[in-house]
Amino acid sequence: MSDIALQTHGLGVRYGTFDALSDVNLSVRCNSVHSIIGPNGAGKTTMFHALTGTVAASSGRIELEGRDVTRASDDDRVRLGIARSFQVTSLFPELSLRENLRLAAQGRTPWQALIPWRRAEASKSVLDMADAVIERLSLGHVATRAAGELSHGQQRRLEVGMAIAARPRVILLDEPTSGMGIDDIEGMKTLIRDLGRDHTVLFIEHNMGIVMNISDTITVMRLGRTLVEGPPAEVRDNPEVKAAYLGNMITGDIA
Ligand SMILES: Nc1ncnc2c1ncn2[C@@H]1O[C@H](COP(=O)(O)OP(=O)(O)OP(=O)(O)O)[C@@H](O)[C@H]1O
Repeated sequence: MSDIALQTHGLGVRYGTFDALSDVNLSVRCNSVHSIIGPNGAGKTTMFHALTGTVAASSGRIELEGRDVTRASDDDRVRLGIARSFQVTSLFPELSLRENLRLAAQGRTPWQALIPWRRAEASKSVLDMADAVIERLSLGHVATRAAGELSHGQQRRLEVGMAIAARPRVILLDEPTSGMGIDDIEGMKTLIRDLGRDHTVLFIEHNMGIVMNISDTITVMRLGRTLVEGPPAEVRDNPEVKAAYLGNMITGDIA
């Protein structure tokens, strides 16, 4: 069996007459941490939109574990296992952290998602899943606290947890450390790196320290195209990548 979780072949997205993505070939290995970087306007967000079905591909193909999902709806892609992290704004602020995770875990089966308020009858597997994610997030000490009362950093971790709880095949994280203080960044970095041991994570990130430190593979985009895809050391030393950043140093320690 192939070890590729998510792949695009010649993927293109057009906005009117503008090619936001052209001929993108992306290959995300199972159980790896894969980052997408590139200057502003490179097409990173458009790539996420295309992978999740928020925008339609104008050309090319998207495959999830070898299955063509190019024309699948965004809902179907979630069902098939492409999870994009929830935003803080989509957490249920009055419910506890644990209840939020329980709802996310239930969402996996449509009939369960239709009756999310069956608190007393929540199945053991759903509760077990919520507890396993809480442990993973190292948020056991605030598990019963309302999501709206958590710190910003804790809420951002919960967003990632909501994605994990649905047992996805691939987790997409859009700038998971944006707006975070230095302590929270460290925690998020550890969380993503550890997730890569048994999950497939694709994330967009501007913080080069994190990208270089925890990525197994980096895809560099520029002007809607893939410039380079490879391990951190190879990417950092690539002259085209340096040029794409117009002299801005690509720094960061490589693990
Ligand atoms: N809905 C849209 N209609 C027209 N052009 C768009 C639309 N959305 C994005 N674009 C353009 O597509 C290009 C790629 O944008 P995108 O947001 O994917 O880049 P990005 O790499 O995520 O940038 P950033 O790092 O600034 O978030 C940009 O030139 C942008 O102006």
